[in-house]
Amino acid sequence: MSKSIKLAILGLGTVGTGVVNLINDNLDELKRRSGCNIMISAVGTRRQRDDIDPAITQSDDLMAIAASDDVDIVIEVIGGTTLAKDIITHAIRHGKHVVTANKALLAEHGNEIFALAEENKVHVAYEAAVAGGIPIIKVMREALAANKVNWLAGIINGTGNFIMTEMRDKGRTFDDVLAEAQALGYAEADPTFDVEGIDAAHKLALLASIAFGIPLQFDKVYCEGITGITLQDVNYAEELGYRIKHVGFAVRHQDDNNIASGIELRVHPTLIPEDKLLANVNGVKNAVLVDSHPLGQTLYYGDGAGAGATASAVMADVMDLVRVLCTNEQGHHVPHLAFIPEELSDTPILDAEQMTTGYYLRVHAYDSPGVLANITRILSEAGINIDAILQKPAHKAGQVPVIILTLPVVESQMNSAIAKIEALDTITDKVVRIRLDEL
Ligand SMILES: NC(=O)c1ccc[n+]([C@@H]2O[C@H](COP(=O)([O-])OP(=O)(O)OC[C@H]3O[C@@H](n4cnc5c(N)ncnc54)[C@H](O)[C@@H]3O)[C@@H](O)[C@H]2O)c1
Ligand SMILES: N[C@@H](CCO)C(=O)O
Ligand code: NA
Repeated sequence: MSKSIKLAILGLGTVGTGVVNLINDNLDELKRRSGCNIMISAVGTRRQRDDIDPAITQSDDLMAIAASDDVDIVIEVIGGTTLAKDIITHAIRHGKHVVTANKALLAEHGNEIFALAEENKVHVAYEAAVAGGIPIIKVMREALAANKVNWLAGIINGTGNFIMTEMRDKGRTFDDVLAEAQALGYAEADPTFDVEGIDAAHKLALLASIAFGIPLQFDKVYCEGITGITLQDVNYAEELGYRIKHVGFAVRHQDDNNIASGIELRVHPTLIPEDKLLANVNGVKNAVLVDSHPLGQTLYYGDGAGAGATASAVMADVMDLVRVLCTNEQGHHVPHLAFIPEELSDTPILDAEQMTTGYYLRVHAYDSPGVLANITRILSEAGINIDAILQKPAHKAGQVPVIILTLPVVESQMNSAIAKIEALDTITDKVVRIRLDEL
């Protein structure tokens, strides 16, 4: 292990605690993938926490941590646009790389913060700030780097989408679902940001900046939230074959010479045909649909808020930085895998017989009394749970197809049950099996 990279986590709320937990849970993965030793050297917290490793410094002096010699990367997850701004600029001036989930701060002051980072030759990374755990900033910066983005459309506020979904599917009230979103750690400190579209507008400004290569212009985003949407509108829209979703649109207009002539930036509720993928993004899920040239349309989908998803995005940025810091040290690029530890080098790939899936079975039997009972008895003796069963009318002389869906079962168990079913006198053909995954 070449080098130790020291992290400071400022703010131990939903996201900060999620990051601490992720590091505890996945430390081996982090080391193996980066080839570096990653450790938390300090946390910024208002009150001492006894669930934090005593080797980690705990302090309420966030400015001091941000400038500490014992810190390489500062993770800002306190939120807000005042103290967070002071801390981040202080950290940058002290040569620290910064990872932040703070879209409000970047949307409002990002131009200045990125310029300061440039001047001080440090990175400010913000994957967690847009669409939670979906790696959409990486996609824009890396995977789509060679494309010209024509437009993008995204469901980019988890709280709002969760509220709309629960209201529609379960008839719950707005206030009741919002309270649950807050309890689940999805909502902003001031949830007006979520329900009035401001949070989505922050994210759209960031997305448009990276997609089109333009400065951040949050103040120019047209912004409408979900508070005016009634269940009545949702139901009328559904009758007409539409779903109402809160969507952010960034659209590049171009003139005849393919020069950008203007950009639309807007977030608002919108009707989407029910068979479109975006119409089926529900709950706390986010999705961003990107139309780019020459790739065409691609869709990115996943959890848009919550501790685990956001911590994943924060640590993705940390891992990028760790790789850069370690690569500089070693003078070579990190290969496909930094190294393969001995205990993983001979991890067995499981035999198909040990794999677990659900099954669709089609069994052809003579239409005689007790045939179904025999089949279900064999499955039950093998410990296989039936999820659904369908007996179709006889399709050729005296033969009936029986369709059975099972819950997940180990393949070897299913193999022996099928052998027993096929050995029954009443079974006319081999059993057809197709695996079933709820995904
Ligand atoms: N929760 C999510 O799903 C999510 C997703 C993406 C981005 N974000 C962003 O991440 C940031 C944090 O969000 P959160 O949901 O974790 O908020 P949170 O309110 O749960 O956590 C913030 C924490 O910072 C602490 N804090 C604030 N000021 C402090 C100070 N001066 N000294 C010490 N501690 C201080 C608070 O006590 C709190 O524990 C925000 O910018 C938010 O927009 C949140
Ligand atoms: N409050 C935000 C958190 C993720 O940015 C949301 O609900 O989408
Ligand atoms: Na993200």
